[in-house]
Amino acid sequence: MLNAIEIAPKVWWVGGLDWNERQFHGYTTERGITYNAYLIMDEKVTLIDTAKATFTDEFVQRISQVVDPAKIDVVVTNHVEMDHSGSLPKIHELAPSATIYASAPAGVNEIRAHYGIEVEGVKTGDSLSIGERTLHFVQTPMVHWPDNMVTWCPEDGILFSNDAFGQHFATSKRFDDENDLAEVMKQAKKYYANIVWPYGAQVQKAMGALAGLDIKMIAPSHGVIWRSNIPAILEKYQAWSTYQTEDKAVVVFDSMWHSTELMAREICDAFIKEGVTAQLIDLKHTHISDIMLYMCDARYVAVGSPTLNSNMMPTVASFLTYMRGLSPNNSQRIGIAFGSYGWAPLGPKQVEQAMQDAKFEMPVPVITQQWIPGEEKLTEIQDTVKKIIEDTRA
Ligand SMILES: Cc1cc2nc3c(=O)[nH]c(=O)nc-3n(C[C@H](O)[C@H](O)[C@H](O)COP(=O)(O)O)c2cc1C
Repeated sequence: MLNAIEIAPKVWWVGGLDWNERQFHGYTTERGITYNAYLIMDEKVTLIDTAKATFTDEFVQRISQVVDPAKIDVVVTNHVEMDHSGSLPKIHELAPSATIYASAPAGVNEIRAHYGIEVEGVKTGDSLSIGERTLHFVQTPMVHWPDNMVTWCPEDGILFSNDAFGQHFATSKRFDDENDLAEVMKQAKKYYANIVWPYGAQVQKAMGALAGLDIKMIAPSHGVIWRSNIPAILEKYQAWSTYQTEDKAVVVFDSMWHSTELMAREICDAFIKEGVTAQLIDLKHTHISDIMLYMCDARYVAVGSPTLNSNMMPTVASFLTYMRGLSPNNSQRIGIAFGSYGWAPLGPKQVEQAMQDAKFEMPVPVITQQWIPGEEKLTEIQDTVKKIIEDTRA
């Protein structure tokens, strides 16, 4: 029988640990995933969220360690995405008289569409007494689906935040201060960059709605629970959701015969020479979800591709498509497009077009080189990047 973990008096973590998951809808999860759910043992036995369907047995075992699942009175579904609601039908079967709550109307509609179950709708400002505690619901639409909401328990000072403030991180320790904080923060940033990034305005709105709460714990649906570093993660969400950038550059490329790579190395070196923190990324070796981690707060983004069959390379196209979905408006970032070609610079030009479509500020036209760049061209590239940095800083 798998253990539940008491995170506060009468509040239990009853989630699932997905130690070996390495891909989550195209996002690499090198530290695995947790599906957090919480059981509150009050007069009304209350479950906050459930788990992914494949973790139903694990999840029910952890609940059963605390209480017979048939005794659950209330289920709160903060978000219907199936990594949090996949076990809902099983809970509905085990506790058929439990009342299920979801945001109205989106959450109610999504549960009906996914599982054919009718549930009660709640809106911002609604609350529910479960005995000694009262749960308050705050809708946070599009952080990151239309149905998202968070549940606030003032008596314990716990914010059940669902995906907000989450990280993909399977660990035996449930709290931030029991883990390597740098790793927790890295995974929180990777999560934000790959899941939440497009919704800065909605995150800002949600943070406004939560301002003033005396939060002692943020219990997300993925990763560790925040209790010692709450101001730090709130500060990060503030910076990320307002698209603040740092004096950092990412230089992303693919290359068949190393010409575009030579250009990329020169661009990266020019940034380093000017004191800009730079990261050179070969798309053959780095997953696009990791690039988002580096790019999320980078002021400069350089992207290079050679021409392959009159196109940019598919790896570069894949990166640009993914990046544009997550970051459709990069007007606060400086973009540089570059690449080599044999007889027509279509690949580098497509990169330039894609970056313009993603609204990068592009201070120079695409940098192209027929076949292999020589010393003169590489010096020219250094000078161009130097000038861009000087102009940006001026
Ligand atoms: C399979 C293949 C297809 C290519 N197709 C084109 C093309 O359609 N147009 C073009 O101008 N160059 C084409 N080239 C030439 C490359 O763009 C050229 O060799 C370039 O310098 C390669 O840059 P890289 O060293 O960064 O890979 C092709 C090269 C290969 C190997």
